[in-house]
Amino acid sequence: SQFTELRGLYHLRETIGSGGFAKVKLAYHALTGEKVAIKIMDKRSLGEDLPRVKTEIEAMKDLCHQHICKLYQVIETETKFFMILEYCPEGELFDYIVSKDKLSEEEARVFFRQIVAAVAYIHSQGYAHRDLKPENLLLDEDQNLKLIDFGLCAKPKGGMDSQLFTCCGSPAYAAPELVSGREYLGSEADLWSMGILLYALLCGYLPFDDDKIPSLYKKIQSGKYDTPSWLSDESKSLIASMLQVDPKRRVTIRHLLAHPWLMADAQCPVEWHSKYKRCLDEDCLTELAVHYGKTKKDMEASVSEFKFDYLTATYFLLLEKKMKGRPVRLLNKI
Ligand SMILES: COc1cccc(Nc2ncc(-c3ccc(C(=O)NCC(=O)Nc4ccccc4)cc3)c(OCC3CCNCC3)n2)c1
Repeated sequence: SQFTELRGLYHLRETIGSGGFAKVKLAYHALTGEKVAIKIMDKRSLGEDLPRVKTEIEAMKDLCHQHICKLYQVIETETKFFMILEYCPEGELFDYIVSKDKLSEEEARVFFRQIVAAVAYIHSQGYAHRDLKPENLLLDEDQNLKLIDFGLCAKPKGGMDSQLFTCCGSPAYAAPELVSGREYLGSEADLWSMGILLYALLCGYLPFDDDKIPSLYKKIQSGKYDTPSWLSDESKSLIASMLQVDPKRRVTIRHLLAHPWLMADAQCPVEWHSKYKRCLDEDCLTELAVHYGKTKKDMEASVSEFKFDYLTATYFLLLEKKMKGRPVRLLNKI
């Protein structure tokens, strides 16, 4: 393959996406045979956005959650960054909604609870996403959502509550204070985008839409949108609490966690904490120790450094195999 840094470690396959200055390819992790997504960024074309990539990579190392695409390994060369990431086999939520026209309240509720959990988690870690939209929500093989930040809009720690100016993300999901160029808090802007998302899940189209940006901005700033008659009153009031033009009147993520609409179908409040344990998995450590001919103790010491090198990737992918009920086995060296 054209990248010597990946030879023997990953087998590259087709390109599954390309954004501004990132290209994403499907690949196989050689030792486990598991699929991964490799995001390749060219340092030259990143220009002044280079620091943001480093910030995003550091953010990803902190973010370990069942509804956030996992970072497995980072490879940095003179001219490139390679981010080895969790592959989501069912693609974008966007395509799923389009294929079903719109979702039932029950199905929308399952997805929206996962989105609330992911956003509550990143906010609790001091980050704001700022580009929440169906293209950045991917589906794994069990139809669970995984949040990604394809456009590199996640802000660094503390960036959430400092007054953020740089606006980014697609306008249709952007909050009024963001499109007005005013100071805004990332956490409040995320809540607005979640209102747009829930509306899109339930209705199959956007509350504010216009093919001319200036008139789209006017509609967003007006906060006036139609709700179809067949939407339940609970859904309408939940959406209205998020699509508040004044960010200080907007519902907070804490209130969402136990909102009646989210708790319907006799569900419990949204469980947003990470399900990943701090301690290392014994079966994975054993398989690694056997493969590398090291004692379990030495293996545990190496893995727990989490250097986001090939060993970190191999550990996480073995853990994935275990969580999916597949054998915790490494393929022999080819
Ligand atoms: C089967 O057909 C299909 C069809 C389509 C996709 C797939 N699968 C599939 N799996 C995995 C990916 C991926 C994962 C993570 C990142 C990333 O950038 N992480 C960084 C990150 O998440 N930061 C972050 C997250 C939260 C907070 C802060 C920072 C980038 C890409 C993918 O990409 C393809 C693109 C294509 C354009 N739209 C977006 C997805 N695609 C499969």
